[in-house]
Amino acid sequence: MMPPDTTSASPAQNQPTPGETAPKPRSTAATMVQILRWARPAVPRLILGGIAALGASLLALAIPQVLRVVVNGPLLTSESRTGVIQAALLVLGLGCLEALLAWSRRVFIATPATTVEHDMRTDLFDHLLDQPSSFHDRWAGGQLLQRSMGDLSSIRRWVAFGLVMLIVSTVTIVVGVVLMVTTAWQLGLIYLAGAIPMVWLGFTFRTDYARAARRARDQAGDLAGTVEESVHGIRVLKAFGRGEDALGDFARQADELRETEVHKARTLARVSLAVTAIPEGTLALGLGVGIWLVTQDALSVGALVGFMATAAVVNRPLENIGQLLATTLDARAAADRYLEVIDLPNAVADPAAPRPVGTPGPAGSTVELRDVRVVLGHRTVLDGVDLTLPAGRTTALVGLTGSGKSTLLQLIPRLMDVDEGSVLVDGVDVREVRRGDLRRVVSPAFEDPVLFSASVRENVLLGLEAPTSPAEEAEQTALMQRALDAAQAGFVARLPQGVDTGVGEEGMSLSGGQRQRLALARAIAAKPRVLVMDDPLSAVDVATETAATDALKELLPGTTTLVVAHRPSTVALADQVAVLQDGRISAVGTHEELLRSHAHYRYVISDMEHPPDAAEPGQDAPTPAPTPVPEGVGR
Ligand SMILES: Nc1ncnc2c1ncn2[C@@H]1O[C@H](COP(=O)(O)OP(=O)(O)OP(=O)(O)O)[C@@H](O)[C@H]1O
Repeated sequence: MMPPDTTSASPAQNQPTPGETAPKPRSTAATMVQILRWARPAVPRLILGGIAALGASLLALAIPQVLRVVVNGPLLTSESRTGVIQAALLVLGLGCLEALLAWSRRVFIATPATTVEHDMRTDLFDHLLDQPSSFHDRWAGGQLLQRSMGDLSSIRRWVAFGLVMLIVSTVTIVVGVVLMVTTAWQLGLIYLAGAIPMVWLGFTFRTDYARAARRARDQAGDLAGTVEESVHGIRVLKAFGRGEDALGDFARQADELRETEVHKARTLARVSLAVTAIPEGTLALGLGVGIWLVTQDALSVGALVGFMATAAVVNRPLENIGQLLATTLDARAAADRYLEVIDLPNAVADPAAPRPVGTPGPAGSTVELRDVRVVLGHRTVLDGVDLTLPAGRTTALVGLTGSGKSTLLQLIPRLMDVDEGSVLVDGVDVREVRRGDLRRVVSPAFEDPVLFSASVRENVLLGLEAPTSPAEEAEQTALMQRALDAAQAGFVARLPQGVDTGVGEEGMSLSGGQRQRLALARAIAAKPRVLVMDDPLSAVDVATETAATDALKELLPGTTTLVVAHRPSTVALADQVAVLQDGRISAVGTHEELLRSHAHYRYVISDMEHPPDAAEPGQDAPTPAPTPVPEGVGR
């Protein structure tokens, strides 16, 4: 029924990055077979549903045969009234059975279709959670949202209706046409002649509709992205009076989607017109020829009636075939988009044979970055970084904006991987341990704090397993309180329900500084051996930052800390400072040592105190000769 094709348009955005392979174009059948991976548990019910639907269609085809026998027998010969009544009762029985089977089809198929949708959605979400941050940098949120919602609904509709009905319709048409040919071969051939233009139309329809279906889904994803971005940035849009522009952009995108949908509807209308008009036309011709054949005694009246009644049954699935093809092509576009995401291998996966995390020394955990190289896009951001974070000490990382500090920080909890070199925690490469094990050891806190629409308690205790006993719960409550105190989050006590107060979506009911303190408390509550912080207290005053750092040392003695510093006060709190310059660590020492000996460091510090309009690495900054690293630290 479906001509083979290879229409698999790649989305305009979210192209694979270097090192990632582009998805291979697949035929519609091959794509849909991939989807059956999730339908396996549902196969028995799908088969039962298919049998019920097929039974209903074949019963519908049997009724004209009864008519043929009745007309040729009791009706024309007036042999017996009982024969007619029996035939009428048979037709009634067949009709009721057909209705019962149609009902069973829906009952059998409804559950598996929703199960397939549920499993595919859960698997996709799991896959998205598992992906590294580079994946989420690349994929637009709206596209992922659309793939996990609208696209999956389309696949469900296909599994629930399209798949079974396409098979049943095809079988009904084939069986019906065979019956028509055997009932009256001359009329059957006339009917079959109409199939030639229909196959050609089906072919052009498939190509045209498949492209439009893919375009519509991509445009719907872009539209979802625009809504998401605008709602997220609503304050900025309002503050800068850009609401009208945002509306204009949205209306333009919505209009493009509407045009694509109209194009789809017109394409479908054309094919629907053809699949209705051509069989009706051939039937009209067949009726004329049939009556002439009856008058010539070349055909019985019963055969003519049977032929026309069978044709009426066959015409029904034939008229629906356009809609079924459209449902299949819509689902195929949705399935392609789903598979593009779910089949992407995770570049930061767990090793096949994981090692246990390393054993910390008496002073705590040691972290080493050895000859680390990281390429982002086409830029080598880190190029030969060597840095040691001494056990139980705090290292501040400084560098100009865009020098790669956040990138370096993400390597330690393995939110991204090195392209070359290695990162070791207590002598073990982070790529050799399970990510879950590593992240129980390394805890991050970021400048842009991410909170979830849950209570303060749930946000702070996010890194801990749910308590299994009242004693454990009490222990976690005490730990949360200490973490909140250390993060200087005293404001929580003044919230309406204290730690049980909801923080709103993304913590938006709190101020920036309050959100940062909760995010820091969350990192502390995880009691990590290694704490990596990307300027986590940039939104609080210097006194609070000092109090938080002191409390941190007291609460987590022996924790090895790396903190990206954007202001001199943070640097002053560190045991040692590492300078990131031109993709590598150019010096490690104390704040005073570096101030004395390192011109670039002096420049970075003055840049922190008096930020220039724009300072890109290697442009405005002086590039002094590399300063020797004090012995015993770093490198
Ligand atoms: N996903 C990405 N794809 C391509 N380039 C990226 C990506 N993420 C970051 N970069 C680039 O990598 C460089 C380093 O970024 P990074 O965020 O690590 O700098 P940073 O030192 O932390 O900057 P800042 O001090 O402003 O926070 C920047 O030039 C940035 O534009």
